[in-house]
Amino acid sequence: MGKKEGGEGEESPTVTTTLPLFESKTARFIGIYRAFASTIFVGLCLIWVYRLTNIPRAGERGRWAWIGMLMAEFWFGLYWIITQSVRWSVTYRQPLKNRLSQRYGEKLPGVDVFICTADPKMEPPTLVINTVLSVLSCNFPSEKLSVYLSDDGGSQYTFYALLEASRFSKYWIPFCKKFQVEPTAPEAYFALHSDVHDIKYGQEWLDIKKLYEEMKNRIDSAVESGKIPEETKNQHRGFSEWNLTVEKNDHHSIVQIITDGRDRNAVDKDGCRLPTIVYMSREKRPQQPHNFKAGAMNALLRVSSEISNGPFILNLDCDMYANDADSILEALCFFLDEKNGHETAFVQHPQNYDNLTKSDIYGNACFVTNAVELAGLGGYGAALYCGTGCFHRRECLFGKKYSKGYREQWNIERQMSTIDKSIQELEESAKPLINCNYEKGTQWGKEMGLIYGCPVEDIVTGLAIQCRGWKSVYYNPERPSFLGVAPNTLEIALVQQKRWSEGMFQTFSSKYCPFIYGHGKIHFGAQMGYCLYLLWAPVSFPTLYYAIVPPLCLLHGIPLFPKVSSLWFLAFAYVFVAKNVYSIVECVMCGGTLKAWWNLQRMWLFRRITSYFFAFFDTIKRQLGLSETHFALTNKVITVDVAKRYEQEVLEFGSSSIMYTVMATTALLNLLSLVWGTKRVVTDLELKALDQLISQVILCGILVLINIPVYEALFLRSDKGHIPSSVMYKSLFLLTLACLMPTY
Ligand SMILES: O=c1ccn([C@@H]2O[C@H](COP(=O)(O)OP(=O)(O)O[C@H]3O[C@H](CO)[C@@H](O)[C@H](O)[C@H]3O)[C@@H](O)[C@H]2O)c(=O)[nH]1
Ligand SMILES: [Mn+2]
Repeated sequence: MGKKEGGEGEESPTVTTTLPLFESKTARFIGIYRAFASTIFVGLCLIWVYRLTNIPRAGERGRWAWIGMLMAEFWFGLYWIITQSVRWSVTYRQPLKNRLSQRYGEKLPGVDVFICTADPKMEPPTLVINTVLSVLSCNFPSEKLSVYLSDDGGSQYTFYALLEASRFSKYWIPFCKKFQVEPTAPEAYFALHSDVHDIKYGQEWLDIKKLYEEMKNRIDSAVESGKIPEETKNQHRGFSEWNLTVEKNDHHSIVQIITDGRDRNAVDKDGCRLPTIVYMSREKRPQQPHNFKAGAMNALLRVSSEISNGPFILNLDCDMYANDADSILEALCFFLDEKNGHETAFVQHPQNYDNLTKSDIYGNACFVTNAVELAGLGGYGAALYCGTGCFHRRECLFGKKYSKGYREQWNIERQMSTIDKSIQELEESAKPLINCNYEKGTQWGKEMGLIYGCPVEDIVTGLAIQCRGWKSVYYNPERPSFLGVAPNTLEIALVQQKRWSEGMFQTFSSKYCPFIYGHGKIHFGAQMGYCLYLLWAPVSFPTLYYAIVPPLCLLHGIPLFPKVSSLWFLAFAYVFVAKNVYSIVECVMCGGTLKAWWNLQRMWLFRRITSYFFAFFDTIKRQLGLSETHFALTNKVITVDVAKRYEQEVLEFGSSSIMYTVMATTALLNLLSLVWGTKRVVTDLELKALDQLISQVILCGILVLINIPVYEALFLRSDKGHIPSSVMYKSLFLLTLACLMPTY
């Protein structure tokens, strides 16, 4: 169960008070990297010069295609420059948790954990309670820990599951602590340690496994049958909330304190105190916007202030369990460090997943993003807030500005006003805080709490906090602290990417644009770093252009690149080869494989020509007031059939999404051009075509290679995940149109 070493030696307690609680290291080789990047930059400039000086004259064929290439390459180049800043400041942080325990011992501050769920079908209650149980059993004093579940589904099955989980926690927490179990999420733990013979504490293991399976069965059958056992219903008054009609989008506020941490009688099977567990579902009315996760988080902020008011907050999505029992202690090191801790607003962990396939078919692993890019932003003290796996200082979420000399007196005791209230009184005083009209006329969603109106509420909110003077820390431990569920079909993956890129481009084109909003407030490198993500949507254009126009021109015999025999060709070749070789090396050094890199390139192509492209237009539409912000929830359950193909790394299409039409059309166009272009090059006796067109043939060839799974899904596969024939006909039609189009 590999406990990590704290990494520090023995120290006497008198010395420790001045020693830092975390270390920072900058990455090696930054100097070499800069030199290398400069050569690419020179190559880029040469490409631009070539494009500008060789534009075909008016009336010549291919003039407009050429100008398009110029713009595409200009865009690519600019975007490449933007991706540089993060690579110049990569910084790794290492908390020293043993020092923390020595120094703070019993005096640790309270931590409130916020878990959000939104739909009992897409996010099954057993998944949700696994996340709850994983944090309940972290290495942290129970009386200081409170877990809040916000249920935007307003589902009594989720409530029931939480109730069951609270009962099971009386056994699970002592089991985890006694045997130092990791991960502390039961499902993941039993999946990882599935053979009783490997376990030293066999009997205890069998007993707890049985308890878990029984609980899971009770929950699953309640969900399936739509009936919660009468007996349970009568035991807990909380179920009466569902006596009135509760629809997902139409119900009153519900707050139920399931376990009250103040209660000295609330103990586990060994007599140890239990953490507080609260279920809440904010009021929803059909006509009232509820602001998705941001709204849920703000409701959680207010309810928790009323109940436990922990000075630090951990925010998790319902599918992301704690994989390291020490994660809370580690995060606190960054906040409680005497020298720098007071300026830290939040500590973000990368999003890691436990359902990735070997070669990461949908490009979810984000090796380079996690190890380089986010660490680079962290180096500027501007780590992104990525929604889940993030620890916050409560005050910062409430909109507090940083001021020099600020030192927080975190209230070690609960708020005095709430300490004597009974459970019922607390619940009643919390409920009005999450009514629909509570936020009317207040700063919530603007200056307070998470910011509304953007599908990536996390990124904007993080930026706003940094612009109020705070710093943020990015922490990427070797053993992931949290593990979530990654999209496991192509459609789910592309829909998620669409929401993200849309939200991010919306941020870029709003008053929160980092270059304007962050000007003078955050490092220029950090502003650029933000734009690496915020500009995803517009990068779709040069990519689509590159995937469509060179093959079309090849079909018509129009050259778009310098002749191989010309010196200019070297600039193109160098930039292309150097960039890709570097990208491979970077990916492999960050833990990926060659195949994973290749799969990621395919996903980048798919994302850019579909998700980002559509996101761009939807952002414009929204800007013009023609549509409203929406949030397409990521589905976390798939059928057995689909799961099997995911395991085998077969791309799952299986619907007639318009995105597939775009993908299939470009794939077919490149195939056609490749065949045509090759024929031309081979049959040309003077080798003129070879000299002039080979670059385009190679480009088509690469695109065809990357698209092989698309051709398979179009023509060869018969399983349910193939591309439906309707998509094929549409694509063939579009392809014919494209080929008939005159070229200029
Ligand atoms: O109306 C809503 C919609 C969503 N959620 C919750 O928000 C979380 C994220 O939703 P999910 O569908 O899993 O989206 P992802 O794309 O996986 O989430 C990432 O991206 C989101 C922004 O787009 C962030 O909010 C998330 O924290 C981040 O993990 C989940 O726990 C949901 O239950 C709500 O509570 N209420
Ligand atoms: Mn998610």
